[in-house]
Amino acid sequence: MFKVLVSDPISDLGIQKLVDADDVVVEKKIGLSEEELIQIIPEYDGLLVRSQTTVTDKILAAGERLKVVGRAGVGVDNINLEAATQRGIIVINAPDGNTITTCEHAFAMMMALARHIPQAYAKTVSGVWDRKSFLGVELHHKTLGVLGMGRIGSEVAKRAKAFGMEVLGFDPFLTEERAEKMGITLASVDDIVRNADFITVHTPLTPETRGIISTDQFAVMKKGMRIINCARGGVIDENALVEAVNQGIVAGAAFDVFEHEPPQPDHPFLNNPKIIVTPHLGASTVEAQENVAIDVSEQVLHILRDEPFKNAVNIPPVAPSVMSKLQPYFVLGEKLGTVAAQITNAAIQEIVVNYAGDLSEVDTQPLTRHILKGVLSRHFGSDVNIVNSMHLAKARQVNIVVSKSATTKGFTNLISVALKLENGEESIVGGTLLAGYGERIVQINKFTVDLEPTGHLIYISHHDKPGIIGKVGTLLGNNDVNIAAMQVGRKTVGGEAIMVLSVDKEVPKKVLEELVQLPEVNTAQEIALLSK
Ligand SMILES: NC(=O)c1ccc[n+]([C@@H]2O[C@H](COP(=O)([O-])OP(=O)(O)OC[C@H]3O[C@@H](n4cnc5c(N)ncnc54)[C@H](O)[C@@H]3O)[C@@H](O)[C@H]2O)c1
Ligand SMILES: O=C(O)CC[C@@H](O)C(=O)O
Repeated sequence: MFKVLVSDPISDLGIQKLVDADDVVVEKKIGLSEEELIQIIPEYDGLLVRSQTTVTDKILAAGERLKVVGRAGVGVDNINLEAATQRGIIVINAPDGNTITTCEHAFAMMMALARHIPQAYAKTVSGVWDRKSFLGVELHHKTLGVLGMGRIGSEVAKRAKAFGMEVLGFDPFLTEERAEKMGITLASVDDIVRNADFITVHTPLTPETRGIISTDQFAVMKKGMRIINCARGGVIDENALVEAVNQGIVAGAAFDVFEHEPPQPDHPFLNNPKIIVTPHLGASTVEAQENVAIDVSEQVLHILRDEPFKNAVNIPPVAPSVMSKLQPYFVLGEKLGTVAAQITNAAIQEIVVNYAGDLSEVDTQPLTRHILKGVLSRHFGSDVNIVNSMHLAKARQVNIVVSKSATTKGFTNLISVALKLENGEESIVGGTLLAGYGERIVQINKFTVDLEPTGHLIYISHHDKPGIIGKVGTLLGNNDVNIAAMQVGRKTVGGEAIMVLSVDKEVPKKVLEELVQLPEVNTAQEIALLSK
């Protein structure tokens, strides 16, 4: 049974699927401190948050069973992603569910600014009928600058067009062609700050976007412009904004987000009549909260059940068409990695993966993560997974080289995993998926084999001498170990050789020790394959 903790207010309707699942227990505990979370997190396999819970390294470290942190929303800046990745915890978000809602909030803020709605409301309900102080401006024929033309920015631009605004857009990924299709003008940040009557920002907060609008930008803006931030506090520098408002450059500003949330009571935005604020309400509609909770719950369920999932933010995304091509190779890839790691005891300096045939044409990164997981599982056990396998390898200065080639030695697909070892040797395992027959290991070091990687394997390196196969068989038989299949590989008659035996049960250590006592045998070891 999996246990999932919901630590922020998340739509009940949205998490219904998780609640209804027979194999999941969902517990809601809202408003816990970091200390309280650290105390209880060891019981849980999944954690669901919005933006209130700060998921720190300490919380993640205490989450011994934690497989996934789900963020019901877009921004994951409240989750220590680096720490989650190191610990092999998948972080997912719900990137699409609150796009329209947040766009509508930004638009509502722009209209409220243009017509002084919050200020006029406050005065009217205080009993003052003041029709002179609130002369507004139309949006029609005004220029709107949109910084960040992703999901939300693009929706804002669409609505602005419908209001008869001219839209200037900037985004590192916005092309001339896409801008033209949307009926907007591709502009630089400088064009936008110099020419816009309204500016709205829709970027994440990154080192590059922090303060993208600051003193220098306000200095060249049109006098009387208006500005909106419904993205992240810090994208527009707060102090520079207050200064620009006081200088009369900015006629009005609307902020849904703050550098520190909630802001202190003496925050300069809170007593400035030209700055209107909301308490991070961008995504707060019934629809958006349901959407994001549904999305994130579905993915959490997939992750807990070891099923394919999407929207992971600490694993690169893969197109479904690519994923369906790679999926059948995941288990084989892990097995090749684990076998390669177990047939040597020397330290690994480099992992070289070669994909040939069908696999040379696709983005094989997800498969490489599985192979690395297999290699590292010998030493990291269940602490390694596909989220952290690459990170763990790199953190240990293990170089990873991936190559692709057309030569397949007659197979339609071929994966070769070569571990370059500290002692100058290599440990190489090659495998393929045979249509209709399944997984096969076809190469171990310099030997060609044909081995189905299932059950328990014994790997023996020995000298090719008459009678050795019989001796090994007898020794195993005497110890009640039944041989299901056997493969022998040698390069020259009487030279170095290997024997790989598939046996029906785990081999006691003492039997392996007895095998090494045979004069022809150099090494004998059991190879643990994956349970799947
Ligand atoms: N106020 C809220 O409640 C609320 C709700 C949802 C999203 N958000 C925030 O809104 C922001 C946008 O969300 P989204 O769903 O549109 O994300 P998105 O990823 O679809 O779009 C963000 C865009 O910003 C662009 N960008 C990155 N660096 C840039 C730069 N230096 N200059 C210009 N553009 C740059 C990216 O290329 C991307 O296209 C995020 O920060 C998100 O956290 C806030
Ligand atoms: O959970 C919220 O309400 C905030 C959501 C928003 O900031 C986001 O990034 O999705």
